[in-house]
Amino acid sequence: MSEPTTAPAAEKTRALVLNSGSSSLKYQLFDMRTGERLAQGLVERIGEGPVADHAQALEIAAEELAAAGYGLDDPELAVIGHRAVHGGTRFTEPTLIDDEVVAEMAKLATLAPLHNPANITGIEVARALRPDLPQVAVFDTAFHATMPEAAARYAIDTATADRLGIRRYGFHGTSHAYVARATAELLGTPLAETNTVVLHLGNGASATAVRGGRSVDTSMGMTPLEGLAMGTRSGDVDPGVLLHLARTGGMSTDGIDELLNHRSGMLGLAGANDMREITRRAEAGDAAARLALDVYCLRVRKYVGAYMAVLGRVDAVAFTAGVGENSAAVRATSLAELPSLGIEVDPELNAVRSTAPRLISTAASRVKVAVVPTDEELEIARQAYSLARGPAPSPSDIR
Ligand SMILES: Nc1ncnc2c1ncn2[C@@H]1O[C@H](COP(=O)(O)OP(=O)(O)O)[C@@H](O)[C@H]1O
Ligand SMILES: CC(=O)OP(=O)(O)O
Ligand SMILES: [Mg+2]
Repeated sequence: MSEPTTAPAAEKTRALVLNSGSSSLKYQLFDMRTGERLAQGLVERIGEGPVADHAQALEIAAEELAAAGYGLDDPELAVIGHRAVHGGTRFTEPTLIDDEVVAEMAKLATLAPLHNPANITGIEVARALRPDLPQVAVFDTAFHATMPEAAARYAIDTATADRLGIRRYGFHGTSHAYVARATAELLGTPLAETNTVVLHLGNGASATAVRGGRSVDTSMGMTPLEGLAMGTRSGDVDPGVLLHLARTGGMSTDGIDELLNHRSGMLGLAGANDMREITRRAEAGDAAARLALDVYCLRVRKYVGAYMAVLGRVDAVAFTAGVGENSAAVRATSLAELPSLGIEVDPELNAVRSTAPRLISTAASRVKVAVVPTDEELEIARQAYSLARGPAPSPSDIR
């Protein structure tokens, strides 16, 4: 890697975002001044074949960026932003990364073993390649730091909980924050006066009650396992089930972890974790797929009802992420026949395929129902850039 040529700091306007998942690396490069998305890509199946680890994945990403005309040695690069999943109680704001921050994130890996180690590898490789650049971690948990203590506490012995860091942290916060703001823009109401139930339905899935732009409750807890039923994760189960699996099922701690995180959810119920396949099979009459879809949608519906009660007044329910943005069937089933709650989905609007934020409720629906594509990378770029370089353009300026 050649030495970056020196440009005056004030003129550097590019932000690179790295989202290192457990088995993938997503990257996007933005020009924060013009709002242009300059390059993006995805390196998948890390650890399974030709891509041995995250270090190699980042090399591939760097080659792809260079081929697109933007090397990692790009002198216009102002900042690298990293998605970081678990920030514990320590990291509640975008954070400039140094050795001490990385060490603290490594300690938090016990709370997010699927996610934090991958984040850290991405960070270390990027720091080795560009030690001259500010690098910023943007935490999934940060947005939920405003949750009232009653929402963050489990009703277990306080001393035990405090000793082991057992509390509800919540995840997907970058997405929930972005979508809550974009929903207020769509409604044309000030964020501070808008109450929204955000449903982030992707591989992982979570619901958040957002009051005036602040998270007041969320469905994921100490780890990204609580709450909604997901592709391979169970979401809520009676904790007694875990005891039964150990005592009567003879399962080890790792075995239970593997069952609940990797062999449950849609995969456990119907043998597939992709909602496209589940929906197709359910429509073709497959009973297991139908049941899986019903479990998924009933759980979403229960959280919507719960968060309407938490918020008192709700202006909008917003669907986002892979399933939420694309599955009309999940949206329709989850919110079917709720006129008593003031929710009425318009079947024709719901069927429209689009990548734009849009309303899918009837004109009479008291609570608006919206589909709002999320953009975690853009939100990370904005937060990283404003921490490193000052105010970034607003998201609606960036395409
Ligand atoms: N047209 C579609 N209909 C239903 N589900 C879809 C569709 N397109 C994508 N999905 C679902 O979206 C999921 C991925 O969501 P995404 O938000 O990209 O996840 P992540 O960012 O967590 O990897 C896939 O598992 C797939 O089930
Ligand atoms: C926190 C979490 O569940 O993230 P993902 O949906 O990317 O797995
Ligand atoms: Mg995601």
